[in-house]
Parts: sequence; structure tokens; C-alpha cells
Amino acid sequence: MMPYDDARGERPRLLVVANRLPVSAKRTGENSWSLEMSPGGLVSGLLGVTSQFDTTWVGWPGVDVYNEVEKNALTKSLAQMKCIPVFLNGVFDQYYNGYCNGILWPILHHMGLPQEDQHDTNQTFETQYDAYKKANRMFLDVIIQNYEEGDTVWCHDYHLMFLPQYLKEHNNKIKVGWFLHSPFPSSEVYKTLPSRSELLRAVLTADLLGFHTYDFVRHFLSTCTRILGVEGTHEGVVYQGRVTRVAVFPIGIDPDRFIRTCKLPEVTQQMTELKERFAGKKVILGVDRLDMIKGIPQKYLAFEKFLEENPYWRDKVVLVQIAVPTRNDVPEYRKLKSQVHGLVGRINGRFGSVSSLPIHHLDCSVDFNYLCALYAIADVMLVTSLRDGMNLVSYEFVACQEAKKGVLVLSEFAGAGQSLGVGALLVNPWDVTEVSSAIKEALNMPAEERETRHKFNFQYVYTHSAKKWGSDFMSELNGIIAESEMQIRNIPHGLPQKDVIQRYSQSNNRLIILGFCGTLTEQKNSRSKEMDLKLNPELKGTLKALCNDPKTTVVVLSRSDKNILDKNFGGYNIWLAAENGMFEKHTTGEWVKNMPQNMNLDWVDSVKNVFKYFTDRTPRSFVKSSETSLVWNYEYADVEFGRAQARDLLQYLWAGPISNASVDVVRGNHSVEVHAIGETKGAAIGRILGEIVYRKSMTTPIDFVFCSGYFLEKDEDIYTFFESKILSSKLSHETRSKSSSCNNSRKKKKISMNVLDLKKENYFSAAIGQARTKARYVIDSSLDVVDLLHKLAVADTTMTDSFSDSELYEPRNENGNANSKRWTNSVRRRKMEIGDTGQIGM
Ligand SMILES: O=P(O)(O)OC[C@H]1O[C@H](O[C@H]2O[C@H](CO)[C@@H](O)[C@H](O)[C@H]2O)[C@H](O)[C@@H](O)[C@@H]1O
Ligand SMILES: O=c1ccn([C@@H]2O[C@H](COP(=O)(O)OP(=O)(O)O)[C@@H](O)[C@H]2O)c(=O)[nH]1
Repeated sequence: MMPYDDARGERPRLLVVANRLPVSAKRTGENSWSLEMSPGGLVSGLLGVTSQFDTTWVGWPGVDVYNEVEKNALTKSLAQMKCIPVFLNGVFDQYYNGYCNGILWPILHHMGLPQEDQHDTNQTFETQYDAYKKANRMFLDVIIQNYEEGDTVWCHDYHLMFLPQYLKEHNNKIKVGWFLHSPFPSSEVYKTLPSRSELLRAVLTADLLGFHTYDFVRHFLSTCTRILGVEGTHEGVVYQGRVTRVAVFPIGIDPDRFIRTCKLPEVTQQMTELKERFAGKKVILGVDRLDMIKGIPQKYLAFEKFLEENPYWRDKVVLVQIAVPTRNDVPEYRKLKSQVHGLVGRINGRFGSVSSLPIHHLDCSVDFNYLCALYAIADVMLVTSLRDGMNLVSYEFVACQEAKKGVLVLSEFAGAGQSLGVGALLVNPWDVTEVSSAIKEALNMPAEERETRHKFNFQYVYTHSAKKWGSDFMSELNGIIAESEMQIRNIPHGLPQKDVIQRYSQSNNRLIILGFCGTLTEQKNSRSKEMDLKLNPELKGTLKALCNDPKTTVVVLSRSDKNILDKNFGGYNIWLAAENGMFEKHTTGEWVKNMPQNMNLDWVDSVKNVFKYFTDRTPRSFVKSSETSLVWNYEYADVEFGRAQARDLLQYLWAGPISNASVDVVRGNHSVEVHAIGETKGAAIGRILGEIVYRKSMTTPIDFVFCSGYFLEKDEDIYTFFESKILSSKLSHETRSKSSSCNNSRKKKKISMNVLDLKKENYFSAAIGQARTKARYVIDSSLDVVDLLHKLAVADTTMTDSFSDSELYEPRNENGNANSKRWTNSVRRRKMEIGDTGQIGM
């Protein structure tokens, strides 16, 4: 991947948006502030990136400020550091302490939702969630004030999951990336979050989503599949017709900064002092925010066990733990502090003496130079996170150990466990015995092995810097934007609804062809387990009006079987084509079989057996059968299990029942369908059309077609069917001339007429929710079809009054010249009656 560079040769503008600014303000007096470095790995990581870009930070300044004069003063001081404050007055507590750190943080780290005071919790959850959304909007407002066209907005972390959505709603052209610094949990844990779907949908609006490790990406993709039902691929998530790219970008540090700092005289002096202070003892170091995810109690328990079992080491080792204060206003963190203090007291009481204590626990942060000195003199670094996004402390230790080559004991549940796994001693922090043994192994490790392990770690830390992380993320983001701009040029346009309505109202013989499933069916909510498809109740009146309009013919062309179509459309004056046109009827008549007589259905029984075998073994899957097809459906089963079963099922089918059969196999999103070969919607429509013209005794050619559905790729030939008729200008149809191949018994009758007089601008094909399609237009969802049908149903009454001649078309007179007068239906009808060829009739 090429490092990102701006085409103008300037550093590209980047707005980094995170909950925290890299500095936090502390009030030092009236209207005066001191700015201190903010704690945590997000800030350290991002500081390593910013030099490549013209970066401005947007974030919370660390304090609530209500007075305008004070706000201005602080804003000015921060501006010198290219920081823009978002004052979260009034929402901060509920947003940060409540929703972010009381709800999201435990869920993301597999710790579950708080269980106490259920009743109160329900109430606070709502308030906190509202505050969370409000805070995200406050970030949006500040970004909008500072955004310049072409800027990239990089949103960080779980605090800002709604921000990508708000940004895109505001301006869809803004380049938006989102990176999660914490882990992403297994879907089983994430599922418990009450606002799970909204949050997922909101982040999926970003152009690029980044995670530290492949495991977190895997969890995220599978969560999207299970909760939203969308498909996760190696490229990302296919959501609302577009792919949101999801990828791994492991964060790093700025290693040179640590290496340089370790060489500063002030730091080497501190190192000397520390060595003297701990002379004759090995130093084990821990550096963590005092957070339950860091596993500090587990670390102390393991150290206690080590001292218990290794009396030799009792006066020869010391554990120095820097416990950086964090999130003090969240009750769980306060509890943790007293729990940890209790453990330190117990262990120091058991193994300490008047002159020495085994644990040096510091409830404070330390300055950067001193931290580097500690990293450099430590013999062992002990990281026991129960779960951690990355854990930069372990990288920083490695960077400072050029001379000493100490040992890193690292939790396998930290992101760093995956990157530094070769050089570190990996442990399960819950297994106190294992950690205790690792401490012993580290303290006794021969120099040669330490050197080899250090080399591995150092090599990784040095090459995977924060700079590389930032530049990789930005290159990918810019690559995606360029790619999607190219794709957008090839994507069909959205359906021009106004144009459809106007042309419909001006036509004399209109044909509407609609799919059923996913087009006219009611929207299912996540709880709905109904297997049978139902017509959207909102459409009932509209459909009736359309079907009863003498100038309109409505056809429902579906994969569904006859019974389902009968059940849903029995009361309408409508044409139905079941099983992709194998059967057709007008609702007043009987089903007519259009199946070739010699169609081979020998495969049906053996396929049924295979389907039954898999249905028995896949809970909540089921089989649907019709005369010419069998479908194994697993939409209500566990999605991933269903997919795995579908793969196996296909192998079974190919190995036996269908190896020589004339069948098509269609793998749907949640189904496998086997049907007799040859029937597609495109192949069926010509025949059905002929039948309609014949049965309706049509004398006026069809001059308007609207065709829309949620069709499989193979059925998209329905859209191209009409394209070819436009090209040849007319379809001279010989109905029934081929009926010898069909087993219906009706009298053959040859009709020669111009069934279609379809002009390009009167043909509207529209695929629902598909970015790649053969249709001319795309429609976002079936709701838009419903909306359009409502409007068509009343179009004749509203359109003549509401559109002016010039609005959408330029009317032509009968000589083909522009006509300034209104082009009325009667003129049009007369034109059709005369016909371009002069031949209409049977
Ligand atoms: O801002 P705070 O609430 O005080 O918390 C500090 C930061 O903690 C989290 O850091 C994470 O980011 C690191 C860098 O990617 C990663 O190494 C670590 O594993 C994470 O825990 C949090 O995600 C940040 O937003 C906070 O700023
Ligand atoms: O007194 C201290 C000790 C550590 N750190 C920094 O805090 C960050 C901790 O990041 P990590 O990824 O390990 O975990 P996080 O705290 O972000 O969860 C590291 O960059 C440390 O240098 C700090 O700012 N002050």
C-alpha cells in the first residue's frame, strides 16, 4: 500500500475526532487553565500519526465550562495546539460515565451489562442512551463549523458510533472513517445490548471501519450478519446496496520517541537512581489504567501464588505497579480501587518486611521521562489484561529495552498478544497458576533466549509504528473513495418517480409487472417468524384501484407457488404467474400450465431426501416445494450454521441427485433452490404477455411498462426482455403459435398485432436494493415501490392538473415536431388507433 499523499503536494487535511483531546484542561484560576497530556493509548497512538497530515483534533477538553468568556479563553489556548473543544455541558455524565463506560465498555470487553437495580437501570439506560446520541450530535455541530470540502473525518472509538451516520446525513460526500480502539465482542455478548441494531447501522454508514485484530473484525462481521441479517465478506459488509469496507489496522507507537527519551541524560539519571533503589532485586513492572479490563487483581493473585511457591524469590523480586487513575465517577471503578488496595495490603502484609515490600502500588500517573526510565530498568513486564484492544504499554516496554532485553509476559486476550505473540510469554490471565509459572520462567530466562525473543518483539514494534497505522488507514480510506466514485458512475440512477407518474398518466395502455417476495410483501420485523408470505396490507386499496383501471394491466410474476399467489391476490383483477411463469392465470380463471410436456422431474424425490436430511439437522430450517421446484430455507436458523450446512448440502446434491439432472440450482441469501431447468422470468414474460393480449382482447398496444422486483440475477432477463422490444420498436407477437410445446388445451389462435409500442422514455425497469443490475434504475427498498404504486393509483386524477407541458418532456405533434400545446390523452389515443404500421387487431 502506498503511503497516502495529497495530490497538491500539501499535507492533506484531517479532522481527528475522539472523545478526548490529547490534552485535558485543568482550571488553575479564574479564566486560566493548564493543559495536561490526556491518559490512555488512543492519545499516544494518534500523536504518532498526526505529523503526516494537517491534523486538527476535535474532542472534549476534559472540563465542563458554562461561562462564554471562559469558553472563549479555553478555545483560544487549545487552538494553539490545533485542538477544537466540544463542550459537552449537561450531557457528559450520562454520556461518558453512563452510556460509554457503564454500558458499552463492559459489553465490548465481554463483561456483560450491569445487573444491579434492574428497575432503575432500565430508566437510566434510556437517559444515558439519549445523552449518548445528543453528545454525538454535539460533536457533529463542531465538525460542521470547521469542515472544509475535501477534509477527511476520522472518528475514533465507541464513544462516537452515531457520528458517521450524522456526518453522512449532513453531507454524503464527507469522507468518513471510524476506528475502534477497544475489542469488538462475540455476537453472543453484543446481542445483549438493547440498542444493538441502531449502533451497528450507524457505524456501517462510514466508508471504512478499522479494528486492531482479525478476531475483532471476525466478531464484527458475524454480529452484523446475525443482528442485521447482512452479508459479511472478506471486503466488508454489504449494507443497503453498498459495501462498507471493514479491515484490520493494528495500532503502533512512535518507537523513536521512546528510544530517544531513554538516551536523555535526565532519564539515564533516573534509571541509575531506580537501579540503586532496587539493587539486588529483579523488577517486575505493571503499567495500567486502574480498569477492570486490565486484570490487576488477577495479576496480584498470580504474584502472591508465585511468592507462596517460590520462597527463594521472596526478597529478590519487587512488583512495581503504576495504576493510572481513570473514570473515577463510574461506581465500578471506585469498587475496583478498594478491592485492589485490599489485595496489596494482604500480600505486602504476608511477604513484606520492615525494610522491603514485594508490591509497590502507585495510584497515580507518572511523567513520560520517568515512565521510560521504569520501562528501561524493568526485568519483566507483566500485562494481564482480561481483554484489551491493543495494549500499547507492552510496545512501549519493548521499545525501551534495547539494552536490557527483558521479558514480556503478555495476556493472550490483549490485541498485542497477536502481534507480539512470538517474542512474549503468552498467558491466560484467569489462570493464576499459569501466570505464576510464567513469572518464574521470565525471571529465570537465560540471556540468549531473552535476546532472541526481544529481537522478534522489537522488529515488530519498530516496523508497525503509529505512523504506519495512520498512513495505512488513510490510504485505504482514500482508495475506497476513489473506487466508489468510479463505481457510482456505473451504478444505475435512482428511479425518477415524478417522471414515471407523468408518463404513466399520459399513456393509454399500461403494463405493470411486479415481483412478489420482497416487493409487495409486508415488512417483517425481527420477531416475525411467519413462514408464509403476505401482501403488504398498506397496498390493498392501491392495488385494487390499479387493477380495476381499464387502462392498466397488473402482473405479479413470482417464484412463489400457486397457493400463495391465490391466497394473496384472489380478490383482485390481476394476472398471476407462479413458479417463475410455469403457471399463469387471470384471477377470474384457472391456472394454466405452461410447463413443457416432457419436463423431467425424476430428480424431485432424491432432492427431497437430501433436503429432509439437512432440515432434520438444522434447527429452524424448512423445505418449501412446488410442482417444479424445491427450496431449502434457513432464514430463521443460525445464519453461520445455515451457511455451513448449505455448503455441505450442495456437495451432497452435486454428488448424487442432480449430477445428471436438467435442473438449475440457485443459492439465495438464506436458501438453496433446485428447479426444473429453463424457466426464468424473462423467458416467461413474452408468453404471458401474449396470453394477456389474447384474453383481454387488447386493441391498443401497450405504451408504458413499469417492471420492478427484488429478483435473482438469473431472473433479471425480465428487464432486458423489454429493452430488446424497444430496440426493434415493436413486438409482433404470435400468441399460441408455440402452444404445441405447452400442455394447455385451449384452442390455438394466431394473433398478429403490435402488442407493444414502447418508447424508450416510457419504459421503467427498477431493481430493488441492488447496486449491480440489468435494470435501468434502482429503488432503495420495497417501501419506495409501495409509495410509487400509491401515487400511480391516483395519477390520472392528479397529474393532468399538476404538471406543465415543459416539465418533463417536450411534446411533439403528429409530424414529430415540438408542440407547444398540451399533449392530451385523446390525441395520443387517436395516434395509437391509427398506429404506426396501420395494423392493430386480431
Ligand atoms: O479516555 P479514557 O476514558 O480515560 O480512557 C483512555 C482510553 O482507553 C481506551 O484505550 C484503548 O486504546 C488503545 C489504543 O488503541 C488500546 O491500546 C487500548 O487497548 C484501548 O483500551 C479507550 O479505547 C480510549 O478511547 C480511551 O481514550
Ligand atoms: O502514567 C502513565 C502511564 C501510562 N500512560 C500511557 O497510557 C497509555 C496506555 O495505553 P494502552 O494501550 O496500554 O491502554 P489504555 O489505557 O489505552 O486502555 C500508554 O501509551 C502509556 O504510555 C500514561 O499516559 N500515563
